[in-house]
Amino acid sequence: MKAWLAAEARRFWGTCVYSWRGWRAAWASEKTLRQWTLANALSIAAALLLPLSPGERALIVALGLLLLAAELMNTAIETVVNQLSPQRHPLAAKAKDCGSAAVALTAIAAGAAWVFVLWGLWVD
Ligand SMILES: Nc1ncnc2c1ncn2[C@@H]1O[C@H](COP(=O)(O)OP(=O)(O)OP(=O)(O)O)[C@@H](O)[C@H]1O
Repeated sequence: MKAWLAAEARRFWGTCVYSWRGWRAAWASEKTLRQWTLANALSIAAALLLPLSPGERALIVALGLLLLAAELMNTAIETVVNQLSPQRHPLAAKAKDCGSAAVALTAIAAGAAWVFVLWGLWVD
């Protein structure tokens, strides 16, 4: 049991290290990730300053973090495509375009949440 716990703790630590390494690599190469992170920081600050309910704040924060996760997955897709298909190919275009669409949809979801939350503040 003790050995199993130690192995699980090591595995979890490894996951944390790899994730932090991935974040730093994407941060260094992807301007879009840096821009979304700034937008997210402003969004979270606004959500904390405005008189929102805990549920509304949770929605804004969660969708903002999901947007960063979508951007990281898009970066992962772009990186693999660039490695496997440096020459132009319709399948490479499809993979990259789908990654972009995923980021765009998540951004629309976060924007829509803000519109409804602000609308709720306005009519109150
Ligand atoms: N190898 C390829 N084969 C075919 N089309 C490609 C290829 N690489 C890129 N494209 C097309 O160009 C678009 C932009 O690709 P690119 O790699 O420049 O992404 P990007 O503009 O850097 O994206 P982001 O701003 O999210 O980092 C893709 O969505 C795709 O339509």
